Amino acid sequence: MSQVTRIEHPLIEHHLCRVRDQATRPSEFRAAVHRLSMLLGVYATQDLTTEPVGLTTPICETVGQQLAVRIGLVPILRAGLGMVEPMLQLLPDAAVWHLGLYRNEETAEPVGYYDKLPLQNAPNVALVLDPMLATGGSVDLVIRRLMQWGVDEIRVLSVIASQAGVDRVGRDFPDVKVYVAAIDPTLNDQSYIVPGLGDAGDRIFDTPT
Ligand SMILES: O=P(O)(O)OC[C@H]1O[C@H](OP(=O)(O)OP(=O)(O)O)[C@H](O)[C@@H]1O
Ligand SMILES: O=c1cc[nH]c(=O)[nH]1
Ligand SMILES: [Mg+2]
Repeated sequence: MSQVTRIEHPLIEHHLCRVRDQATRPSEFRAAVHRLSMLLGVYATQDLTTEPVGLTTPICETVGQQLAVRIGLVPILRAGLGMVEPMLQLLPDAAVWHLGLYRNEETAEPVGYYDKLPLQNAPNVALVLDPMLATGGSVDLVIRRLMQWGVDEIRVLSVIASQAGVDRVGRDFPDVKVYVAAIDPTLNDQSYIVPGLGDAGDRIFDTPT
């Protein structure tokens, strides 16, 4: 069964306007991606496992709940880097494991160029970060790599996904939870999301091509 959640929230709708608008400058674009990532992050972590921990406040002893899982953030280079800092604000003790992929411009197939995952040490929960989920090819490759590594649970956070992309991930990885701010209807001839926001990596890093 597909586990795709489109988060509905007025702040998400508001900040989506900023990232979609072609007039938005890179600094504003980065800030909007930051805010959207935090909003997605809150939802994508709402059922993480916690355990009781004893505490002493200035008044008395009490018991709180702390995270009981090792979390790894997995940004897909480059664009996923724009989501790391906001997620670290929510999860300051998370490890960050980078994976580098780019899409071949002719085929739209992902090409791997950076992978330094160790043989062991896989986190319990991996949060895959990439603002765009278009054909789903890049996320597909990353999910397979994380499964091979031995990650127990994989969640994907994207700002904008295409319908075809979320359908693909839901079909091929029914155990993977996907959290998105928007699901757009189509892809164009170059496999860009429509209406989308253009090339997220180029807009974050101000590298128009
Ligand atoms: O779902 P898919 O069809 O695989 O497309 C999505 C991928 O394409 C973009 O990366 P891009 O290749 O532009 O690399 P970049 O982050 O370096 O710009 C985006 O950030 C995703 O990683
Ligand atoms: O629409 C798209 C598709 C892939 N990558 C992007 O950055 N945008
Ligand atoms: Mg790009």
